[in-house]
Amino acid sequence: MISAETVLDATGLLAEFNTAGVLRAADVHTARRIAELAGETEESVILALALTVRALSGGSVCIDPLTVHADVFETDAADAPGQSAEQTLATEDLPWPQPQQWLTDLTSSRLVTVDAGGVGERPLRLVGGKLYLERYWRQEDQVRRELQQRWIGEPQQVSATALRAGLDQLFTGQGLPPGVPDQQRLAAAMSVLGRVTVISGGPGTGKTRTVARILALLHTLSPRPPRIALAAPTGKAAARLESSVRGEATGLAVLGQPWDRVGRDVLDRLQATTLHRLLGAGYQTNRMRHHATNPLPHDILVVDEMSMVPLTMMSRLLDAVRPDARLILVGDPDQLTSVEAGAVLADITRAQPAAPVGMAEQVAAAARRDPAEIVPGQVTLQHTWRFSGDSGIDRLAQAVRHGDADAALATLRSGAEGLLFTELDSPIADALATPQLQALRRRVIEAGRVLHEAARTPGEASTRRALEALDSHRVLCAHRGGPYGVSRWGRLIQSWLVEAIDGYGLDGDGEWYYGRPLMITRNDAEAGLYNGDTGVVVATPNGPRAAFARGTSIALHSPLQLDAAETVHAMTVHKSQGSQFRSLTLIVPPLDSPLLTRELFYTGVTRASDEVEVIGEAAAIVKAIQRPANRASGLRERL
Ligand SMILES: Nc1ncnc2c1ncn2[C@@H]1O[C@H](COP(=O)(O)OP(=O)(O)OP(=O)(O)O)[C@@H](O)[C@H]1O
Repeated sequence: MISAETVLDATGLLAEFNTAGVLRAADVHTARRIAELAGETEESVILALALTVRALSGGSVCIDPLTVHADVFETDAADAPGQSAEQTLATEDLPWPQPQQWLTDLTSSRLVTVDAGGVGERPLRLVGGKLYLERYWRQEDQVRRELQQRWIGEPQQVSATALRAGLDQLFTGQGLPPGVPDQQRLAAAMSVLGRVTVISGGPGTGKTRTVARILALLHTLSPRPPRIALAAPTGKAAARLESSVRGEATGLAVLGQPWDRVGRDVLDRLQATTLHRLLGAGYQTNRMRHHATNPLPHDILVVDEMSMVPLTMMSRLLDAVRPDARLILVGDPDQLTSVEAGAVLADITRAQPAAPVGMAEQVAAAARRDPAEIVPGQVTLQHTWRFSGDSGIDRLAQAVRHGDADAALATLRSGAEGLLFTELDSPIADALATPQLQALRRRVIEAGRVLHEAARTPGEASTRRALEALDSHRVLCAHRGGPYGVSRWGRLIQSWLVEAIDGYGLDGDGEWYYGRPLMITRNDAEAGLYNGDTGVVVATPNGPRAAFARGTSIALHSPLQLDAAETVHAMTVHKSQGSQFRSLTLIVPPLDSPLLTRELFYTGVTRASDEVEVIGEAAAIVKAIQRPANRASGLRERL
């Protein structure tokens, strides 16, 4: 098929893979140019180079020539109405080079540096059977080295008695079922004594509360007030981190002094920022202000939503953090990974770090555990605190995380608390007009009504109500375009709202109508608006303003300031990462969608605190759960 991505003068293997849609025009051009400069003519090597470039856009930092033919390749997102977007390509009939010969060709190519050592002047690097672009190899290697050096660093100097006393007050383990170990206390002991600690856990396992208490503890243990940085990969996630950490100050108040004071003076004043901002990213440049020779001044750095951090950002972060600082990395490794290449959190949570002599014993003593149970630098929080004992969402999330599709379907069909399964027996395109969407329609209109009413009433209290209503329900899709995509569902919801709510779409000023939910689509650091931020148009005495929640306060922006905003009745699961809604509806993509992965389904259903409706075919759900996203990287094995 000929498309805008077809390179008409491509020949040989490149042409075949390009015509099949596996290689995009940019992949072909880049590979040809590099090969030409180096005088490389071996077709299989040039193909490998093009595929390595291509793999990056699928999130992989390298390719494995032995298995790359089995990888999932997809077409670009098509946004045309009625057209199925982002489809899987059939690759089995392509003329893949014979794998062993391919590796031999690569080993002898002038484009390839073989094995880990050396400076690597060549554009490609072949290590342990994996082929990287040299730049990504260096980043991966740097991340590995930095983590390992920090993991084997001497334990931080603190008084063991003071540490134990602090842990006894802040981490009592009260409320845990009998026999369940207190992983939060373990995470705290490890974060105080270590240099890098990865705290992972599903939604509601107390990651934020643990972090807040660790910061309070470190504050009391340090001879001088530590400099603390809170960061997350997106502005939205940073805002949520800030307000959750501040919220934990209230819980400290009941513990009396010194915790009450630390809560008020320290936690309640912390501000979170994006990683880009923290590291000092310049406008439209790749250079960061902070790096190894100009490190960040902080003594403690907390990075939340680590699942969204790509390899390149991780390497920059580790470059900029002082070797003696404490780095606390927090996230849920079962969630979707970053849009850019790398699956850093998933990789490092599978590591078995080496630790200095005595570290496990010191951590174990502080946490009252057996040293044999300690994996230095790593803690997984397992007990879920947010959901009630029999929460359907929690049960569903556990089943999905364990890859147990039967249990997930049974839970969905059980009518468990907080779960609704609108099971379709045919693809969704045929079902759009059926009564099966009644539950969704009711929910959308209910939330829309509250939002509209609050938004059209001027005043701070009603603006707060509008912002609350904004997060009361959201539709999540995997795709942007096509019958399963955000555009189509957004239009459908808009039509329901206009039909059911008097004045909807009319009150206000043209497209700035009251109650219009907005999503920012481009970062504007100056205005403090970040890609993925959501807000709502509200009435003020000065006319319509876009309101955004900022921790406990509200930011109002004139429509004139918002040049990159769109209506957000529905959003992609990717964009929803780092957000939470009271209830949500997840539109499951079709069976043949390459986006159908366990991480996508898991991330989608875990964005809700109270209620989840899943609309889709059982077979597609089963397929998703059985297909963990497969991102190629060498970090996991090398850690
Ligand atoms: N040990 C505990 N005892 C009592 N309540 C707890 C405990 N740990 C967490 N909680 C409560 O459970 C709720 C969820 O905790 P928290 O927000 O820290 O979880 P989280 O893992 O950060 O969730 P998410 O990833 O969804 O943001 C909060 O209300 C918190 O105060």
